[in-house]
Amino acid sequence: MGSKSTNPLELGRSLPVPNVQELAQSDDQIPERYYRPEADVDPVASIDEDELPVIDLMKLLNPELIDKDELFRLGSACREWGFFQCVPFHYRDTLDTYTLKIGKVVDCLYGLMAEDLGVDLQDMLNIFRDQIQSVRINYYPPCKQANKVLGLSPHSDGIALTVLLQANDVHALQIKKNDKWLLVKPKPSALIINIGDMMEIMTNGKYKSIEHRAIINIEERLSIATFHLPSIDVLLRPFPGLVNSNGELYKTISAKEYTREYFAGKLNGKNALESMKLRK
Ligand SMILES: O=C(O)CCC(=O)C(=O)O
Ligand SMILES: [Fe+2]
Repeated sequence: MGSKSTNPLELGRSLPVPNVQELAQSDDQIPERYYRPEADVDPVASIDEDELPVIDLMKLLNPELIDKDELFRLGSACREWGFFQCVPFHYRDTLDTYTLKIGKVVDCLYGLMAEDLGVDLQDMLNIFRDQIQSVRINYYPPCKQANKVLGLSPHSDGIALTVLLQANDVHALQIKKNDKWLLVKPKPSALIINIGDMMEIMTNGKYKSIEHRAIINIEERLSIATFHLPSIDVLLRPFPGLVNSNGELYKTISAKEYTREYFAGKLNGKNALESMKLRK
């Protein structure tokens, strides 16, 4: 199972915006679109380095020696948090080598998830055989009025699995858990992995695609998000065995159509995924 670096850009992409480095340097008014009046109202709790589940990949890489406790922790992280940290990881590569390695980590995670879910490994591998990988480098400029502006609007990721690397030590990622915003402070050597909408659909809601956002700081911040999704013609529907008496929870839709729908709307919470729900 390999990762293709085809970017399905023809289906949609993030909004182009004016150069934020220039904006941050000028003393001009902050443009309207970046204001986030809710910022001062939303309470945000800060969680410790270890509170966001930490998964030790070393304990899971050898298929013959999988640590069952660690696999269980991975499964509960996907069900209860939709976000977790993977250690150890050391970032010293070029972008090409990095994305190649990340593709391998992700392939390995699919296998582990199949085991956790009780899904046939071959079914999982077939879905991701020609998977697409795309990369977004997020630059958040330093801002003197950091608490008044928006970094990245609340959203869930419209793909299957995201791997996020914080390239510097500024904390700004917030995730929504039980209706509360939590500020994530990853371990220095960790990758952050999160479940995306497509995985939520394919697991019939067992794994959760969690709403998250990024705030702005007085210091600049850089993050690298690597997104993974099945090839665009794959139909997104629950794996056999994951549909219980409640039936299928989401419409069946191709990865292509879902990507189109996702980018057609404004980045707004879990809107795109909500519109796929068969019962509201
Ligand atoms: O910069 C971050 O921490 C979040 C990035 C993100 O959520 C995304 O690129 O989808
Ligand atoms: Fe995201």
